[in-house]
Amino acid sequence: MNFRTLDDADVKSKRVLVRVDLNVPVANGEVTDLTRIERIVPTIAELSDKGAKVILLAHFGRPKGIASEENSLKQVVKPLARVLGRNVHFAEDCIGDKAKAAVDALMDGEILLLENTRFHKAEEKNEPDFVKALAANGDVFVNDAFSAAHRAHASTEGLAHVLPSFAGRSMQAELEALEKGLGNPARPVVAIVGGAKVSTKLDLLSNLIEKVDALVIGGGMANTFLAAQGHNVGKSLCEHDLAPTAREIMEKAKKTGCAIILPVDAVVAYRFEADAPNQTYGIDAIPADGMILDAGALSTEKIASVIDDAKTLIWNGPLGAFELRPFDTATVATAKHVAKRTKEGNLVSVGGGGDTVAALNHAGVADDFTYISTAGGAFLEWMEGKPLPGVEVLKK
Ligand SMILES: Nc1ncnc2c1ncn2[C@@H]1O[C@H](COP(=O)(O)OP(=O)(O)O)[C@@H](O)[C@H]1O
Ligand SMILES: O=C(OP(=O)(O)O)[C@H](O)COP(=O)(O)O
Repeated sequence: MNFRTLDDADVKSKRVLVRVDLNVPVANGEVTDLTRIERIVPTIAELSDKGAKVILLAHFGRPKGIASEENSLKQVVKPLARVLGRNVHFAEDCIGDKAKAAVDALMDGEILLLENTRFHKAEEKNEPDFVKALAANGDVFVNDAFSAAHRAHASTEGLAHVLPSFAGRSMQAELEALEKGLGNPARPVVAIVGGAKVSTKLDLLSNLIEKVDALVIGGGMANTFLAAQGHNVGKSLCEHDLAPTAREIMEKAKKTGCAIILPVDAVVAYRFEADAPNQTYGIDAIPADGMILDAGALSTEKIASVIDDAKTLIWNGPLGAFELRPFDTATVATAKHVAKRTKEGNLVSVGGGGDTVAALNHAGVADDFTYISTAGGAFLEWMEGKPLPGVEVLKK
């Protein structure tokens, strides 16, 4: 790999700012999937064992510059310490006096987590003064957040311009595994893209359809496409203003020969709650006051048959609101089908994304996939061949 790794870094007694992705799924104050935490253990342990002062930088949610309990990284300290098996200090800001005092108090080998970088608007704008304020607490920068590497933010990109910078072990492992599994994929290649981050992921589909033979669109993403086709999606999660982009993608797919597979039926409820009364409707008959919370059985069968024809499958974004039973049905059934085909040796399967990995673990089949990435959006952008700002800046 042509980027700098921890093998190249001198970290003893240095203040090492480590960008990690702690944007983990949380329900009722509990982290529901530890994968992202588990994946950063090797980097943190290695740095700590080498005598570095380990200072973790991360974002949580999309607070857009507004601090809140709900988006505080404080709730991640305990699970992080538990998984690491080491003590983790916490500072209530990532810059300024609070951060400095906590960093100054660190002994060699100790670990400190700084509060959510996105509590400052300047983080996402990658503002030079904010980069400087973060860099004031570090001698070395390590980026171990592949899943945030598609963002050119202060803590993912800016810092690498002002401090000696290196890829962490998780970043390194992700890039190596993706290259090995998907660098030259066996065709047909099928992508499943679902989930809720419609506006940030819709644009990348335009390039993705040039790389894959079929694109299954599910979850909240599908609703935007269905609306663009003129279907009524009731009160479902849907970005109606993105309908023109969705239509352009469908037009382009016809030209590039990429099949687009959309739901033909959907499970509709009236409350966003587990066990909410629900009914399956054809896609032409969604009630105006209903919410699509899962793909229906016919759609699930259709997706299974597309998977049966695939040699390679990539998946980001659940097919429904899988956190709420029974709206996990299509996601779980599809995950089990992918796992079965993979175990039979018929499929190379790569799933990624904070919630997607949680969903695959919920289905009990994550270990049966060829590879599980911590990344969703970053993984899809890597797949579309786009340079990732957080990776580019680490190159030799
Ligand atoms: N039809 C739907 N309506 C509302 N939310 C949905 C729907 N389908 C999927 N979701 C939600 O999408 C979220 C995951 O989306 P996203 O963040 O894009 O995935 P990832 O974190 O894997 O990249 C889940 O919390 C799930 O509840
Ligand atoms: O959870 C993440 O991405 P993912 O939902 O694509 O897996 C990353 O932490 C990036 O978060 P962002 O999409 O708010 O920049």
